[in-house]
Amino acid sequence: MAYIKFQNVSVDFPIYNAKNRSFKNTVMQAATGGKVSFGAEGAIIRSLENVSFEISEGERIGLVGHNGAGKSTLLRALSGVYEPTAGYAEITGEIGSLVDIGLGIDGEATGRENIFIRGALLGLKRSEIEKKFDEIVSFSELGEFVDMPVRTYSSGMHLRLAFAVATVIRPEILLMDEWLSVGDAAFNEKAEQRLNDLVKSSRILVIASHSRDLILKICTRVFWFEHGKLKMDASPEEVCKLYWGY
Ligand SMILES: Nc1ncnc2c1ncn2[C@@H]1O[C@H](COP(=O)(O)OP(=O)(O)OP(=O)(O)O)[C@@H](O)[C@H]1O
Repeated sequence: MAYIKFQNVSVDFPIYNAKNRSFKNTVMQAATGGKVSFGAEGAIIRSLENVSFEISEGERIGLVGHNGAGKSTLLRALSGVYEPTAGYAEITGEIGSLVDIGLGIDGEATGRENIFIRGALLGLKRSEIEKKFDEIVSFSELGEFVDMPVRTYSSGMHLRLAFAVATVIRPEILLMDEWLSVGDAAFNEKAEQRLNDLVKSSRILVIASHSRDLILKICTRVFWFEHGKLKMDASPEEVCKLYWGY
């Protein structure tokens, strides 16, 4: 049974070499971003502040909010990349993240080597990667390039490889930062199908997006973040009406 509970979760980033705040930054911060406070040691950016919610099996959660509102921080806190500085987080179910899918791809290594490296980072056993290897290569359409260093790939090929590896997982809880769009029209159609399957097979989806259409199409509930706080937790229709104004 997949389940997530956050109780008064805050995430802070101490910035040791920031000593003062310029007027321009103060104004910028009022428009976007988390809260910045200054002490003797430097600055502390509070990216999430006192965030509480529960997510149950079957829910598709959309995260909306301006740049710097805390959406990515929440996704990273869910995936375990960031630990809460305060509060309590309970996550039941296997997590799979499509956030930062290009991270960990080594330009000097070949496509083949990268499939094993990335697969391991996703938590797959070597035998599991071996089983999926041919499918990943054929899906990413790398052909003979699979044995060339990734630095020789075009940016599209690079993305196709990252996408093909990242989407072999079938997690119970799926985390996404926007709907991935990864190549030319033909590849995108294939990728779209694969993402739809992945979303369908997940028990909980959490997706950050700036697209009203996407939120209305796939989400059952939406969290609106502002300056690191959960400002609204309601149906997609209710949040869209207030956030986008229609
Ligand atoms: N590693 C970090 N170190 C310091 N500050 C950070 C770090 N990650 C995020 N922040 C700060 O936390 C706040 C929230 O950032 P976050 O990336 O979560 O926003 P977001 O809602 O995902 O924005 P966007 O729509 O631009 O992706 C911002 O003020 C950002 O500057």
